[in-house]
Amino acid sequence: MSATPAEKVSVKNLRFFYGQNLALKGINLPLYDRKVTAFIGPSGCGKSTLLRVLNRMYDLYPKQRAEGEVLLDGENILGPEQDLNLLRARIGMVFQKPTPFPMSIYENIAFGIRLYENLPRSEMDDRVEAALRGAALWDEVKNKLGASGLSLSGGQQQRLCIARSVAVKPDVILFDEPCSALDPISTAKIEELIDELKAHYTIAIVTHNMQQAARVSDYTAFMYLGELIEFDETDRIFTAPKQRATQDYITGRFG
Ligand SMILES: Nc1ncnc2c1ncn2[C@@H]1O[C@H](COP(=O)(O)OP(=O)(O)OP(=O)(O)O)[C@@H](O)[C@H]1O
Repeated sequence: MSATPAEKVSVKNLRFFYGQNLALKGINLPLYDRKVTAFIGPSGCGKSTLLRVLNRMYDLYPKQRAEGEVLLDGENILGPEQDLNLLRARIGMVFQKPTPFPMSIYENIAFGIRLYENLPRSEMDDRVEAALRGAALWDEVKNKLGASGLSLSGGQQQRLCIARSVAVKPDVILFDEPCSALDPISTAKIEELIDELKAHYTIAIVTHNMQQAARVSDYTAFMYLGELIEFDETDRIFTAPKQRATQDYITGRFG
């Protein structure tokens, strides 16, 4: 077995509340640097909640709160002094349904960059191209950058959203069931892309699809009823899980 990589993100004793409802019951978990970690588990186990804590999406909702720590390069991002705009540039999120802005393909990318940087046009052009190349979309859109992002196919729209994340040079990209609205060919493209992206970024992906978790991830976290039941290298989770519940879930006996 190779040496354990560095921890880019460390989740420590994380508890999460929706009002009185405790949805995460003390989670401890690493996201290893430039590796893909899959979160799996039956509906309602807390996968999406955990992902949403990692870039503080819950801050939009007054009754939701987190306790514990999420360290990004050793610094707790749950602290009140954390700048949320900066955090969301460092930890990007790609949602289940592609969510391009109702503007041109070019502007979809440039818009996010302008929030953080003031670039001359030629540099902006380069950044937009690099982001689209990084999301394996450049060749399909290079001759229609002025067309609406909404005119693309679902799979292309999802890659546009990935390009939008990549454009602001994040450290971590979170994927919340990124392929569930896509056909098999688009799904294969996104999976391939995730494999390429991990050369540069630390990645977490929530998926209901066991084959997808097995294909794309290096590590897998199995969650159940708000608890982390098992975390290990993906190969081990799928061939020799330590917990009975993990075994039952991956073999389709529940969930
Ligand atoms: N906005 C909310 N208000 C109150 N409770 C919520 C809210 N969102 C989620 N929960 C509860 O938190 C728990 C975890 O939900 P979460 O959506 O994180 O699960 P999940 O594993 O992502 O499920 P799924 O696979 O169905 O998306 C569930 O018990 C759910 O009912």
